[in-house]
Amino acid sequence: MSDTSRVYDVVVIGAGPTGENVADRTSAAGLTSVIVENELLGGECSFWACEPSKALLRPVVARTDARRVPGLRRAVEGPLDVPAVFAYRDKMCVYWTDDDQVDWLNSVSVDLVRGRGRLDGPRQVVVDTKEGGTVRLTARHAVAVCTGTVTAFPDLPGLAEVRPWTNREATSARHVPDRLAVVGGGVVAVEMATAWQALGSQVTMLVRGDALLSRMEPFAGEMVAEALREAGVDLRFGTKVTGVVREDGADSPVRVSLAPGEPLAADEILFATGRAPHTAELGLETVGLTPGGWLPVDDSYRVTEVADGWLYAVGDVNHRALMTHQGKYQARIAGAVIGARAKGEPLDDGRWGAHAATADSEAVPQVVFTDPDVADVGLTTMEAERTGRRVDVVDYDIGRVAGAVQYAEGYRGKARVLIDRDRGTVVGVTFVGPGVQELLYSATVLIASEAPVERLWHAVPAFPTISEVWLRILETYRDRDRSGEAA
Ligand SMILES: Cc1cc2nc3c(=O)[nH]c(=O)nc-3n(C[C@H](O)[C@H](O)[C@H](O)COP(=O)(O)OP(=O)(O)OC[C@H]3O[C@@H](n4cnc5c(N)ncnc54)[C@H](O)[C@@H]3O)c2cc1C
Ligand SMILES: NC(=O)c1ccc[n+]([C@@H]2O[C@H](COP(=O)([O-])OP(=O)(O)OC[C@H]3O[C@@H](n4cnc5c(N)ncnc54)[C@H](O)[C@@H]3O)[C@@H](O)[C@H]2O)c1
Repeated sequence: MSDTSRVYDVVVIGAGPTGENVADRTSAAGLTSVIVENELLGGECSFWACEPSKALLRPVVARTDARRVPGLRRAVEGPLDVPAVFAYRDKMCVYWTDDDQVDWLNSVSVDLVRGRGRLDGPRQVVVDTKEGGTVRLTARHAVAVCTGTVTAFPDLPGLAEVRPWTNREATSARHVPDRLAVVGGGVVAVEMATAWQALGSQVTMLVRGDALLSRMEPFAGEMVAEALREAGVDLRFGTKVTGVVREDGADSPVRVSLAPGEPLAADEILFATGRAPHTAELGLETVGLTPGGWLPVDDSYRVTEVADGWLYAVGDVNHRALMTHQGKYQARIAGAVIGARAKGEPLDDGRWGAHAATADSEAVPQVVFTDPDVADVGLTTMEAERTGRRVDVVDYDIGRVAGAVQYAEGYRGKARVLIDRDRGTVVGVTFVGPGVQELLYSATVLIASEAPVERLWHAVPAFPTISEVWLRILETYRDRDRSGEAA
């Protein structure tokens, strides 16, 4: 293919959930948009992260739930049908094809160039295409970098030779290793440990700190740890991996050296040790930035260190909130901002305005799809303390709610709500327990709407649902001086 040059209003690099939405929103704003994708439209989320991981977890959690329902327990006694679980996972990943996404892109009038994009000076993107040619794209208004992340590995000699699992293998594998070591104690680690232990692996979690899910309320990690142990996971805290090797050739087990601790033998080892920005070969040096770094942005998603305001970084790559729904939220705002700026329209960029990334700092919801679920949004008690926010902390044992008693025998769960003492609004919520994930949106709406807590007395939860926990929280808050339950 010969070199070609094209000019668009907006060039988007990376067609994960974020890039797709930036392209859609800028196109909806009447701008011409092109998107560059090196692998599959849909990105990490659709093929090696959210979708396959949740497809692997759904049968696991449904079975655990069913085992807590009298009359159903015996019906789900046996092991999972692993080939059927994998088949369901494959279907949820559309067999790693993106034809539907291409159709959608066409329907929203966005052009596609397949290949690896890189910046080549201000407003210029060069794509090394799959066919071996190059295409030069010039942006009249904006370039949006939406290239996401890759696994961040610790610095261990010989790591590549053991062929460690990343999120990609953990979500797309077609065999169940007898012994799986999982390094890390964050969201990927707990979700994948839950899935693979239930699929038949003996999972050992190697956690360098003393807690799981350490950015969340401590009781979340404690309850997930208890459940993982009950499921048979060997959970080791305060353990550092100091070496990995397949001593007897490529197909032999991995010997994992630990400090402290005896070496561990495993058939596969998953590194769930966080993410690194996918920016190493992006030509950042051609616009004065450091290759391989995160891209810090202002609240309209413009890269702060680049002059003239033409470069945007949206989604995981700006390191604000590494989740699909937040990437899409950011994309909606960035798309509207780029559209408004292109037309010379004023920005509505006050707090909670259409062009201001307010939720990034106030209301980021997250569900961890383990058993029990963890669902949180807004501040934790640690963050409130760190930022000096004066809050009342209201805790409630969800197992005492009538809906939870109906939901499962021996239901274990906990809710924590943080109420701003000065403004009387909810600023942080954490729920842990089976089936709490669908409660999270109510909490998110409360924080984003800044509704006064007193108004909640008129938002009546249906009986007998788990959402009655809101009523119990209100009662506990009202009676806090009498009962001493709220601090
Ligand atoms: C195991 C796992 C499970 C997860 N589960 C959830 C979940 O349940 N819910 C949730 O909200 N989040 C989840 N996440 C996080 C979620 O996957 C990310 O937040 C999301 O994928 C970020 O979207 P993005 O579009 O910013 O980046 P990505 O999805 O990473 O997409 C980036 C795209 O850019 C392309 N690209 C990169 N560089 C170039 C280049 N130079 N040229 C052309 N194309 C390029 C890539 O090929 C890719 O398609 C999970 C993550 C992992 C690892
Ligand atoms: N359900 C969801 O919303 C969901 C699911 C999976 C992932 N994600 C997102 O994807 C991102 C990546 O998840 P993650 O779990 O990889 O990252 P993370 O940052 O949540 O957790 C990383 C873990 O690895 C540990 N770690 C880091 N370096 C280490 C080292 N050198 N040795 C040993 N341990 C080390 C950390 O202490 C931490 O426990 C997160 O931001 C997460 O929110 C979201």
